[in-house]
Amino acid sequence: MPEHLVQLNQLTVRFDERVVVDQVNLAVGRGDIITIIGPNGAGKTTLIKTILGIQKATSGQVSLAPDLVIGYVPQHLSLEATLPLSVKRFMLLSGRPLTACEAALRRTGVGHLLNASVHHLSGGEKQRLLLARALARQPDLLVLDEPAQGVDINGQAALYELIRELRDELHCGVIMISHDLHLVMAATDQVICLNQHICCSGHPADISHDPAFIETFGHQVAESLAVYHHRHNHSHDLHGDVVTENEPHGACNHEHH
Ligand SMILES: Nc1ncnc2c1ncn2[C@@H]1O[C@H](COP(=O)(O)OP(=O)(O)OP(=O)(O)O)[C@@H](O)[C@H]1O
Repeated sequence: MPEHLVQLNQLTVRFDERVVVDQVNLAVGRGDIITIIGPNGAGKTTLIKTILGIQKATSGQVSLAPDLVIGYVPQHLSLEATLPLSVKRFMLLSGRPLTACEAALRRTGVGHLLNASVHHLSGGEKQRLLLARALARQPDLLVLDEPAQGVDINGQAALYELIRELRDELHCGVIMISHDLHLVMAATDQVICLNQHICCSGHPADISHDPAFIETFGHQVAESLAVYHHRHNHSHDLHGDVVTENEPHGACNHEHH
């Protein structure tokens, strides 16, 4: 039996009579990067709140490994705008020693901002600060709620790459919510498509062909993702034209990235 950091068993959350998370089973182990995608209101944030222990399950179980340390990166840094707060002070509020805070800031690329005001940081810098705060805890599990919000497209790719590197360095598990489908497809091991219940799940290369995925996100999204992850069984000449005649056009046997 692999050791799981988190296991959800038939997890259900209801608000009044409305089912928001419906009988979800999920296991996250060390080294896993699992991304939850789904339309607005699908229950993604509610699901990760149950893992964090801030939302109670109506039925089913959330099992956490003993002494599990979770590093949480929320969607936004919400702070009282009138309260002066430096990056250093913000990090020290985590209760971790200054050396650990400084090392975490350096690792996420914002070590030079130690004495800056958190109110003056750019969107990307704020996300890296939140990641540093989570990292300073030396987590077994990183939980990220749309970590690349407010970050430009190059910054998003760099942030997802950083998350992968941190997974390797800490040998932690990662569970995140994302709407950046193209980047998610490149940066994750397993995608869970949630729409109250799990519609489909699997490796990013396969999920875009799943009828349940197409039903949830529509053909346009599925086709645009399939471009990145379809198989190739022919070659192209310098003009991009197909040169192998004995294979049907459009079917491929190598990976596109
Ligand atoms: N505490 C609450 N009380 C009542 N309803 C809630 C509560 N929290 C969330 N909801 C509702 O549950 C549904 C799922 O919300 P949730 O935030 O989990 O969705 P989401 O998939 O994260 O959406 P988004 O992509 O828009 O962030 C929404 O309809 C929301 O209004």
